[in-house]
Amino acid sequence: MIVTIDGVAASGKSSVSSGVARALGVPYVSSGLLYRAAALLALEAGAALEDEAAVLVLLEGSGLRLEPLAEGNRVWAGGRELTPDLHSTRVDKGVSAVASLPGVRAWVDAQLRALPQPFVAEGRDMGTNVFPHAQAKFYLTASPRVRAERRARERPEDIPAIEAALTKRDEADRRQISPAVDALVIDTGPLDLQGVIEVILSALPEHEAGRTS
Ligand SMILES: Nc1ncnc2c1ncn2[C@@H]1O[C@H](COP(=O)(O)OP(=O)(O)OP(=O)(O)O)[C@@H](O)[C@H]1O
Ligand SMILES: Nc1ccn([C@H]2C[C@H](O)[C@@H](COP(=O)(O)O)O2)c(=O)n1
Repeated sequence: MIVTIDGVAASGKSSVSSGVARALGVPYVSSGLLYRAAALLALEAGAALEDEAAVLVLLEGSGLRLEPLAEGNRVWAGGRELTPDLHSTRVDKGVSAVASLPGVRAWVDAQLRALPQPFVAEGRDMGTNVFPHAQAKFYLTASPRVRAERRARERPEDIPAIEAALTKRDEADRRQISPAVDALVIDTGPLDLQGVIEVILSALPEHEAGRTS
């Protein structure tokens, strides 16, 4: 069983996926963390973010691994945990460039498809490209202002600066961002986190919602 939850930046994908995954008793898989890890490795190595060959060498040589858990995903490069460094402003700024490289996308997709099912997968193209045969698909949206207000609770920048950065990243990610035709689109603006989780759980096919493994 695979449930996909795609959406724009900071729309609540990981928080909602974690809640849905815990309710179903399965892990969730954050594809964005692998793109973030690729960007971090490139930044740390001083590689150009557009240099596909250099980024792929770093990915192949780093022992990069996603640990998908229902409570939160962790990313490892060999024995070093990258997770705490993946949501910095510099990674936010660089990640779209790395994620636009076809070879990097193919590398990430292969990692995701090799993971043991069942799980909830979140990102941009989980329902369209990576898991087109998923049993249930969702797509989260909210206005840039709402997303910036939420993000401002966890970042030092002010709301207008966060909103501008989110809008820029939406624009850069647009090629990857579009709802699957069979996804339920949810505007999370008027809903709290638990409200979004409940909309998704109530929309799952009866036999999926009742599954715990
Ligand atoms: N419906 C909601 N109501 C209120 N706050 C929310 C809601 N959904 C998410 N949040 C909060 O918004 C922030 C961003 O959520 P989250 O990190 O889950 O988004 P994301 O889509 O995974 O982000 P990113 O694209 O940057 O990885 C978090 O602080 C989260 O708690
Ligand atoms: N399936 C995916 C997941 C993520 N990306 C890119 C686009 C984002 O800017 C970046 C970070 O993702 P986030 O943590 O915001 O979910 O990675 C993508 O292209 N495809």
